[in-house]
Amino acid sequence: MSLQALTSVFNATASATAHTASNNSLPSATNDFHTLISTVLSLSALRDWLKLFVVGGLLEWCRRYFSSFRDWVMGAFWITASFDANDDSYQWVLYWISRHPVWDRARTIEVSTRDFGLESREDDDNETASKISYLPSMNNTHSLWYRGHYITVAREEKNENVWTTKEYLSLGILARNRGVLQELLEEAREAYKAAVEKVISIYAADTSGDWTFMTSRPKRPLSSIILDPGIKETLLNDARDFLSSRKWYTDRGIPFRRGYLLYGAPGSGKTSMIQSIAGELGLNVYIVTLSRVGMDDSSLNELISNMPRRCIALMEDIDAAFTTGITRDLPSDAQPRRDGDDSKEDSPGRHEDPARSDAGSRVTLSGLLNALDGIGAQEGRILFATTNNYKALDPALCRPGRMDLHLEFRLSSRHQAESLYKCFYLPDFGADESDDAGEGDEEGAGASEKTPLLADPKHNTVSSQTIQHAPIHDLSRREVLELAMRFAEMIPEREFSMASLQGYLMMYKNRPRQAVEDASSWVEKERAAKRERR
Ligand SMILES: Nc1ncnc2c1ncn2[C@@H]1O[C@H](COP(=O)(O)OP(=O)(O)OP(=O)(O)O)[C@@H](O)[C@H]1O
Repeated sequence: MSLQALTSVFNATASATAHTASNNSLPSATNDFHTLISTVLSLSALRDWLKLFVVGGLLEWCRRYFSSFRDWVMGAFWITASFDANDDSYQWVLYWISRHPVWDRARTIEVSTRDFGLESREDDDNETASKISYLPSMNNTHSLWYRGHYITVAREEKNENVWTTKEYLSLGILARNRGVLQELLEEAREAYKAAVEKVISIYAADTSGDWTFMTSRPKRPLSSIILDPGIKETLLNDARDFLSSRKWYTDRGIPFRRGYLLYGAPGSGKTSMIQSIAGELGLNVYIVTLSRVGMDDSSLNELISNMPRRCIALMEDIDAAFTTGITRDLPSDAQPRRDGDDSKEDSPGRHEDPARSDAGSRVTLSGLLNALDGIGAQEGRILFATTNNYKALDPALCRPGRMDLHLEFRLSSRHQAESLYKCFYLPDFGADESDDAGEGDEEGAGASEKTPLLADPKHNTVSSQTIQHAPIHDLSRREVLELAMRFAEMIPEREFSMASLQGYLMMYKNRPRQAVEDASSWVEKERAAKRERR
């Protein structure tokens, strides 16, 4: 049908051309042209094409209009926030998300035993059950509602370079006002803060040289650290005073930084003290491992300047890296490790960096000095350095401004041995111990007459600082105190570390009387072992 029509159009065109050529008559040509147009328009296929063209054009226009409308809506009503795994806010938000009820119903989730290091598990009977938390699974987009706003959550890993990948979290929020993001972040931070109240967070440098959350430890009560009278108080008061004196430092143009050098015998409580101070001051600990593989002056500098404003920077066994006689520009690994360092005793307070190795560090002493008080050094940080070999340290490292306060930790005194014994066998030891702090070295006989603080609700705040454990023996308080005195008499003054005394008492956890009876033979055995080692 249309073929026929087309043929007739061609015939008409041909005859019109022929006619024009032969007669050259204008009115007739116009007529033929009209005929041609009307014939073409009468073709149904062409009409369909025209319709298609118009409708298609309209659809494309709509598509483009809606796409720019969508972009406008996204710009005006959709907020996208992304969080870097190395940033604190990542921890807050992930913790907050893991607590969201949406995971009770979600079908694709990541089940994790990671607890963000938040819950102190001291009292957990069923530890395995409490460890499980639910997180948004990787490379999936999840959705949830928050205060009437629709939120999408996506976690993904991106390649940083050939070797390392980094985790990111992004939130998309359907909201006109950005205040909702602010509210969410505040809520997440508060939830996280409440959860970390019982713990301190430990950070270390990752392989790419960024600070990364490593683990957390329950706060250690200060009363559990038994030292010569005055040391704890001096340190805590000084650190507290420093943290509250920002303006004083600024007004006088003094860099707002403070350094503490804790030195002395291995196993005398240096690391434990730092852990405890961090808990008391509510600061996180950033471990600087000078001997970490790949560490050099510039990465150390960068690491130190990337610390947060208020934190504790911890450099353990600083003598192992820098000793007297080292030229200021020699790499630290040119020096052999000192003998005493092999005898380190394991401590729950010690946090070894997995990347630690003596082979790969290129940090020089001048690099360390610059990093500690150079332009980039972070304001408000407290540096704790520990060493077993005080005399070996370069004076430049120890000078005020870098290490402002030097505190010696000695081998155990009799007083410490007695307190440690009480710490093991008295259920309310901390209360006793805090009284000691006020009374100096004296252990008043009246102490044995005190009512245990745990029984008195008025003393709850104090007892929360004490070491609480159920009695594991049937001795009365007075008997324990007498045994503690006898135990102290058998321990020679300044001959054994607190760590070794702790190790000894651990063997008699449930046998306080036996611990006293066997103490002198243990002392003899230890002395013999020491002689042999020498
Ligand atoms: N003064 C102390 N009071 C209570 N416990 C102590 C004390 N000193 C050591 N300990 C115990 O001994 C162990 C080791 O202590 P810590 O690691 O703090 O010693 P350190 O001085 O840092 O040792 P190192 O010099 O080897 O690093 C810990 O388990 C700790 O509980």
